[in-house]
Amino acid sequence: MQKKIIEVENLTYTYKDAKQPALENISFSVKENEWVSIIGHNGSGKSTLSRLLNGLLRADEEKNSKITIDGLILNSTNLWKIRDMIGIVFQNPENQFVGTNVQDDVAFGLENRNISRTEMIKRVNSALQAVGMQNYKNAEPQMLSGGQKQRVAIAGIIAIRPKIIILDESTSMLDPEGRTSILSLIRDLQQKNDMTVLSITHNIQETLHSDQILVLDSGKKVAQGTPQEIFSNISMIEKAGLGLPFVYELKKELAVYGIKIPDSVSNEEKMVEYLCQLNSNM
Ligand SMILES: Nc1ncnc2c1ncn2[C@@H]1O[C@H](COP(=O)(O)OP(=O)(O)OP(=O)(O)O)[C@@H](O)[C@H]1O
Repeated sequence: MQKKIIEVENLTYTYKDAKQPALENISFSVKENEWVSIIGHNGSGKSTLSRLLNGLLRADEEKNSKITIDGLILNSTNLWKIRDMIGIVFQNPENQFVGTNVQDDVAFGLENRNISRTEMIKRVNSALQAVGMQNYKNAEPQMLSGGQKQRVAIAGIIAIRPKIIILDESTSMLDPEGRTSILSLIRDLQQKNDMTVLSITHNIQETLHSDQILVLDSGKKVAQGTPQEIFSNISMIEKAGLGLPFVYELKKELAVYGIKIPDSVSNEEKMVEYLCQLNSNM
């Protein structure tokens, strides 16, 4: 059985002077090596959750909130051990640069980690290669486009090889081709390195490849399940102010005409296969 790498119990967080908690009584767990997407409308609490998970924010004390990462309870004693296990890529790459050139920037996270110089160079080069930025090693970060900066930020995280990677809207700056290539790269790393991925995204289509989806609505968890379980619950999705992936939208429209597509048709490839089969049986 896969072990649980993230366990969140009764998580509640209220910003200073706020009337309402940004997150209220959230509980969920994530198994090692899973890809979990977190979706919810603007202000539903997604980024607050990612900041709580690596201790950038501290949960409300009186609510018995508890976060356990790889068996360690998140508290002041374990904070740095836990931070070492989690790499976060934020939405805005501008806030993530520390080096004066691209390779120094990618190497930054490896410093103070007891990694030899040779290993460091190897990791920086392979991370830059992985994100397609190997030709920009000596470039100044501020000379890069938004999408290129985001690739460098991702390379910095990949080089550390964290157990958990949190993508906080981190592909939203990229063009569709760049987004697909970065996501497939991270998926590849997830599968090869036993990495666990938490992906906060507004791109509903992208979540179809997740193992699990967590839906937040106004600071509360309203659902957690496989993409099929989540997107078959149309009223929950609509209530949470979210859209459906193309294939589920199509199923919903066809249902209006009495055409029922089986639950097993859960992505576009399966829809094409199903329609071809239907056509050949006619
Ligand atoms: N620094 C802050 N101080 C006070 N309130 C905040 C702060 N940051 C966020 N909030 C509030 O907390 C709630 C959750 O915000 P959060 O940024 O976690 O939402 P989100 O789901 O990530 O939104 P988005 O999709 O727009 O990025 C919102 O009501 C927001 O206004």
